[in-house]
Amino acid sequence: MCLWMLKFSVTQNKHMLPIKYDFTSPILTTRLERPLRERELRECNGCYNPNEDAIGNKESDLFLSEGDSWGFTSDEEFLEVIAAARSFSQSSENQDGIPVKQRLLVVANKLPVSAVRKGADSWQLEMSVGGLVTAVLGVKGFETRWIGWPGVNVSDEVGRRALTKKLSEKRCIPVFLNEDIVHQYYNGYCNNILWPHLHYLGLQPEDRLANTRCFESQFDAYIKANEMFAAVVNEHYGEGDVVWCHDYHLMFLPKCLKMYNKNMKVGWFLHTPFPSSEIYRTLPSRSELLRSILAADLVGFHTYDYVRHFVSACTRVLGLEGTPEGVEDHGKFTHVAAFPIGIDSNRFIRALELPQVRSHIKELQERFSGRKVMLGVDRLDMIKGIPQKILAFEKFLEENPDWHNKVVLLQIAVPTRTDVPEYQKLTSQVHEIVGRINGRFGTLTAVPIHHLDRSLDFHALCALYAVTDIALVTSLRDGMNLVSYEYVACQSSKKGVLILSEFAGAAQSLGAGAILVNPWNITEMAASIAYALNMPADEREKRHQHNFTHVTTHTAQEWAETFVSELNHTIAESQSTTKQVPPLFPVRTAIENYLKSNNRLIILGFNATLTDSGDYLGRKSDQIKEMEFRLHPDLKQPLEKLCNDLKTTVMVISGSDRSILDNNFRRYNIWLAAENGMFLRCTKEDWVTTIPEISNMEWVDSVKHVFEYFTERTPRSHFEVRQASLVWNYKFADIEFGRIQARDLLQHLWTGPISNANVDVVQGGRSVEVRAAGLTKGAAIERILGNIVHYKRMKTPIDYVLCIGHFLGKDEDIYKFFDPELPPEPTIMARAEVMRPVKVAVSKFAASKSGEEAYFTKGLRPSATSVWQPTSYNDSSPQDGSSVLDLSSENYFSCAVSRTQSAARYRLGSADNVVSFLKELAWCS
Ligand SMILES: O=P(O)(O)OC[C@H]1O[C@H](O[C@H]2O[C@H](CO)[C@@H](O)[C@H](O)[C@H]2O)[C@H](O)[C@@H](O)[C@@H]1O
Ligand SMILES: O=c1ccn([C@@H]2O[C@H](COP(=O)(O)OP(=O)(O)O)[C@@H](O)[C@H]2O)c(=O)[nH]1
Repeated sequence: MCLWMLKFSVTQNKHMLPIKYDFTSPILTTRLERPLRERELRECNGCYNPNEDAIGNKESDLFLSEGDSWGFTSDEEFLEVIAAARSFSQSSENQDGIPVKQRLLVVANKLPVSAVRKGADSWQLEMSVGGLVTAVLGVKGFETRWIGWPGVNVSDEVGRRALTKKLSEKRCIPVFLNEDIVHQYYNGYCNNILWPHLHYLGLQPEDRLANTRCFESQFDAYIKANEMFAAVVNEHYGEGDVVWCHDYHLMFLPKCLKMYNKNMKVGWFLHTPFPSSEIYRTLPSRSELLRSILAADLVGFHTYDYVRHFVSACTRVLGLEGTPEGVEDHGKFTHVAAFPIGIDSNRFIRALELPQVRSHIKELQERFSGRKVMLGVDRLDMIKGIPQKILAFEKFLEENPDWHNKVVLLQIAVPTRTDVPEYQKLTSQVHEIVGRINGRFGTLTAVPIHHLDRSLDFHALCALYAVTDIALVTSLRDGMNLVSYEYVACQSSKKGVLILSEFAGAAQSLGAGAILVNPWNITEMAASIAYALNMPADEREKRHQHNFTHVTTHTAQEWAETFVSELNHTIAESQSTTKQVPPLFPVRTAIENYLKSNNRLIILGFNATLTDSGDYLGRKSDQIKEMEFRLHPDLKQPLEKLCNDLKTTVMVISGSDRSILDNNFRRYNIWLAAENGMFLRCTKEDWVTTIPEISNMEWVDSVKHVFEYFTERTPRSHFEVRQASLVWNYKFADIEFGRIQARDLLQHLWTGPISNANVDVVQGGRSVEVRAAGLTKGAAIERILGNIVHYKRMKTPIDYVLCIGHFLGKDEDIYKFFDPELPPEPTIMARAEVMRPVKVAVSKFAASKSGEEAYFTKGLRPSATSVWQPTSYNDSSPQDGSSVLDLSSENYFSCAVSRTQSAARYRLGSADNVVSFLKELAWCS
């Protein structure tokens, strides 16, 4: 079962089971239980009731300050908005016991106002139109500030100061962008590249001479603008605040914010669709943007499809591990989930009772009496499918002459992004089609299409929603589409029909009550219009009721509440899990203690520890992958220095075979342990076997057959046959297909060739390895150590051990082997009983601090068996009676690279960090 299916079935089961809540438990066990509990609590407290009438808490109303009616034309409407919003307060108390609300910094490209300059230091503010604005108007229960671009270029200081002051009255904080940035960032990268791309309209070829299509300079402006937003957020951020970034304009913001303060609580929500990874991956800046979004703590989308696409893009483009809950990137987990937006439904329902709306309704009823009215309300944007809608209406008229003069289409087309040439072209195209159809089907007294290139005020819009018989939403792609929700909210008496594009996010929630259409299929849309016009009243009633229930119970307030509460919870959760994550490697202490010690052992992994990340082209390419790992070029000198230090023994232990280690390390005076320690050499000597007793390798051929079978069927996969192991590797294959194949391969192995064989199967990030049983780095290390001590004729005990690697879980027993604070490791002892005295000695020794006595009486002692016998070094001086480890806890440094779940004491983020550390260590010594 794939992960997605798993999530789905779990969720379904949860729904089916009666859930009992423990109201005293601070963190509930599942992501489903918590929101349910919160909803239940709200209902218990009487503060969650979509139809409630009471007046809300004025303080909680975003952007409403004293005596301000916010562009609402009456006091009633002003009160409407206040009343509509109920606060689910997240308040805590200050020292005086006065409740303090959590501050919410909403960051969006545009402030919810447009500023009009009235004089050198005087400004007038007007409400903006748009889905995001409408929804965030519903955010209550927080001390909210909105940070964004005021929509005008203000180049003088006087003007900026005056506008900042004016905006502060509305709890808005401006980000001033200059004209050139706005052109390149907003018109260019946001609206000419990202917007069409996210809506599946594809990328136009780059034209470096036309500045509307020059990806690189526009992307630079995009980054610059995001950095400017980040600077303003940072300036206003206070500890405990929640920062909620919105939309495709600010994809780079989470990363910038975390660079200011890694503890900032950052959520990012996308209002548009997130396209399939096959589309997304054509975007030139695909990786940078994904990585930046992943810097957020919580990432939200309108629908589960968009979540799936995003996680899949992270997997396919960045090669990261995706789960149903989110994405892991180098140990950092980002939660990803669907949060479908809603509307403030009460605001619309109540508006219908207002006198001015009633008068609009009356006027419209008289104007269109005797005719059915269909309504379209869209920004004049190519994603809204306005030409398709009009052409479908034309086809309907063509096919249904009986309806001529009996039906009219009112299309409100709100001008938007008028500086972008594509939008200008669309306006002319729509006018041309409307003109043609009206010419074709109109009469001297009536036309079938009323097309308005303008926006309407709230009252006029509500009236239109209420009187029309059908709403036509034909978006080619649309994040959600709030117009469809608003229409449903206003249709209580008329029970009009909603024709809704299956490509709008709203189709996921209103799909059952609406008539879903494919806007590219004009014939189907024309038939749907006919069906809707002729729909019997009982069917209309049922469909409407279905949608009305959804719209009134999934409100904007609840959307915002859920997102912010999930963000708070995600952070609390990650704080509780970070405790289990090893702390960062203490570079300073490791170096200081190294310098103070007399006989040091440095054990290093190879792959993903000392290797080059292969980032040759930097931002210019995320494609070039190493065919074979190679030592990071920056390590050459430091490694040489460390290896030549008489007080230091350096060893590289790896799963790789001997030739790879030889190729990379033959020039150093170093110890190499290939195939997880099965083979050992000092570069001055030959390879020797440390575990000669592995003899039964009968399983190899059958495992090889399985690997061959899967290699043939998994393009770009390969396998390696080593002395005591076989590894099937799919790091170059399609990541998702590779994972599916790996699961299948494992099943084949378990049920077939290795079911009775004495082997271990080890699953790597992009590999499956079958090894002779018990062959781990931890199991090999004691013999290796014996060989080294013997060969070097060590007289001074090892008093410092540094063990750094990106090891598989099974191989992490090597960290435990040395750890003076850990009890004996049963698996290691089980592997080779001869090691028992060693482990006991080491762990006993841990109880004491270093010292001569401890060294001779409690240290590591050679046992009487083969472990201690050098396998090839012809040296007869035994170490009997002497110990080789004098390791105090503070001189032991085990460190996992790019892993957060590890048995190591510490962690480092990447091979690059290891390289920097080793450079510094070599330099200091
Ligand atoms: O301000 P504009 O550039 O004219 O654009 C207005 C908004 O359009 C987009 O809205 C999206 O958000 C809606 C609410 O979530 C959703 O229903 C709709 O499907 C989306 O298209 C845009 O994402 C916003 O940033 C703009 O402000
Ligand atoms: O003349 C108009 C037309 C539309 N709207 C509002 O614009 C928003 C459009 O949101 P939607 O999600 O449908 O699409 P978007 O424009 O955000 O892509 C809705 O809240 C409408 O009420 C408006 O206030 N006046």
